[in-house]
Amino acid sequence: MGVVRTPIETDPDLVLDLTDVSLRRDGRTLVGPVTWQVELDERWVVLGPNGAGKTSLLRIASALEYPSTGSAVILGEQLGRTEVTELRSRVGLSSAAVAGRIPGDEVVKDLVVSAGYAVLGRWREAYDEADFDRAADTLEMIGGEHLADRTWGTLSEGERKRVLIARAMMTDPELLLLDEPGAGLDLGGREDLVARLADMALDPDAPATVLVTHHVEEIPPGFTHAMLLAEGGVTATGLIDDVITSENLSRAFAQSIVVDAVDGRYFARRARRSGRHRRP
Ligand SMILES: Nc1ncnc2c1ncn2[C@@H]1O[C@H](COP(=O)(O)OP(=O)(O)OP(=O)(O)O)[C@@H](O)[C@H]1O
Repeated sequence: MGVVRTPIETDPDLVLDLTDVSLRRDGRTLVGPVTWQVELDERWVVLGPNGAGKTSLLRIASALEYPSTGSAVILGEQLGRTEVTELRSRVGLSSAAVAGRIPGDEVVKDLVVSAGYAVLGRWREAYDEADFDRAADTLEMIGGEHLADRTWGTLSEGERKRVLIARAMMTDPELLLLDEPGAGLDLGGREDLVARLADMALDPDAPATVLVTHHVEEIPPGFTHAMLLAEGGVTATGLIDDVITSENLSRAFAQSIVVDAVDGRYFARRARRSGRHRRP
């Protein structure tokens, strides 16, 4: 006898609806409890120190992990009561874990096109021309059109980051999750990425986006909301200007941080201790 599933009532504007979710391993809480709602037109940044639980939270949001406690509704589907393979194909994810599984000899355009079938390193017999057109478009959107015929193993860190984002966008996802897309980029690469993500943030057709980063300098203008995590818990969440403040960052990073906001960007540094350089 089949399982009778009662459809859950969800707000159609909510792409993520997490209530008291946590992820536990070996008796340890990696993240949570977190209550978090992301709407269709929102662009979120999740920021926090190493080990704060950012990636763990994204693993739940991308339906790669079931929460140990609480309820996770992703794109209207409740984790634990839905077919996750289909759900995962509706979420675009770019992360170091995805990058680590890509064979060095994989050709970029094949890598991007195969995202439509949620496989890595596996070649379907025939992709449509439309699939390759879409792959070319997503590469172009992120400034990687010239990389289409290169192999993964020959790409620089910045080029890889672009290809991963194009791959995540290939399926026209309803939710885009970018886990540290700026890690390892030089200043020019970071600024280029920030500019492209800013364009995407302002595009009303772009999916709801969550960007995980360690650095406020990587927050693209146009991002609307932010969540700060520390030691697995949420220390601040809400509209970006209310969250990315000296006070909140000082609390999350457990040291005195000063944040400046300039032209829609944020810049952070440690506060100078008064009197530190005075002669005795
Ligand atoms: N599979 C696992 N088993 C046990 N502990 C884990 C596992 N995955 C992550 N952790 C631990 O959970 C905590 C949160 O890890 P997570 O990767 O989510 O943090 P993060 O904020 O993304 O960190 P970083 O900024 O360093 O990438 C860390 O202390 C980490 O060591």
